[in-house]
Amino acid sequence: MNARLHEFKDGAALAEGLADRVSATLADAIAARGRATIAVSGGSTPKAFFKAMSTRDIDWAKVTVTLIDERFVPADNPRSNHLLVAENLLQGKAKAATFLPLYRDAGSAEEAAAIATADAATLGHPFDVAILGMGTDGHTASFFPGGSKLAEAISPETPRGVITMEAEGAGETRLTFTFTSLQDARLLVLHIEGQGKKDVLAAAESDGPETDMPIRAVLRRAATPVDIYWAP
Ligand SMILES: O=C1O[C@H](COP(=O)(O)O)[C@@H](O)[C@H](O)[C@H]1O
Repeated sequence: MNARLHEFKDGAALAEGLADRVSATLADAIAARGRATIAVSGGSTPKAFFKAMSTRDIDWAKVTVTLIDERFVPADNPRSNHLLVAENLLQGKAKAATFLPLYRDAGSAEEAAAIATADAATLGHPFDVAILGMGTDGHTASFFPGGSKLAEAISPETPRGVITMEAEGAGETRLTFTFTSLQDARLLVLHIEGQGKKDVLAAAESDGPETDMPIRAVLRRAATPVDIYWAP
């Protein structure tokens, strides 16, 4: 396993520390290539980090923000990750960023995934920054244990892009970037908070099938060492 642990005294300190690191990485990307890309997760964990990022003084007009994964729901649905990002990250200075959604008002989730894949390809690769979360079942992105397309999602042979996923623990049908899209991000972060998730991480770091705890695919096989940001 190729990971580094960054511990903070609380969630507020973590949000600022992670925002410092991500801002510096995006600024470096803009200096090197004239633009920057970042893929962020939804869920309850990243809100304080999003708010901290929105105040950072970088050239947001040159930044494209997208999602690691999304529910197949429109952006006005309270469970939409797009809504979470719009209300917390794409505010203040970060309002100038471009947002690339995964959800599309298409005939099916499969069609939405195909459109999002084509649009994401125009961003180039790898992502400059990818911020993963993790559920207490060991899922990351929408790589859920028992997921309908889990094998495809975590396979190193699957092309970069967005695929659909259905799983018991997922609620709505999901749209998710594949493992190959995320594993070589220039900065690859796993952002988790609370002792419960630290215990889940310890379990994921032990032996066992990736399909039981799909975060293992990232911890074991990502080309970029994973920076784990944790606070109690
Ligand atoms: O379902 C999801 O959950 C994980 C973790 O969410 P949290 O509420 O425990 O922070 C998240 O990373 C993922 O994007 C989301 O789709």
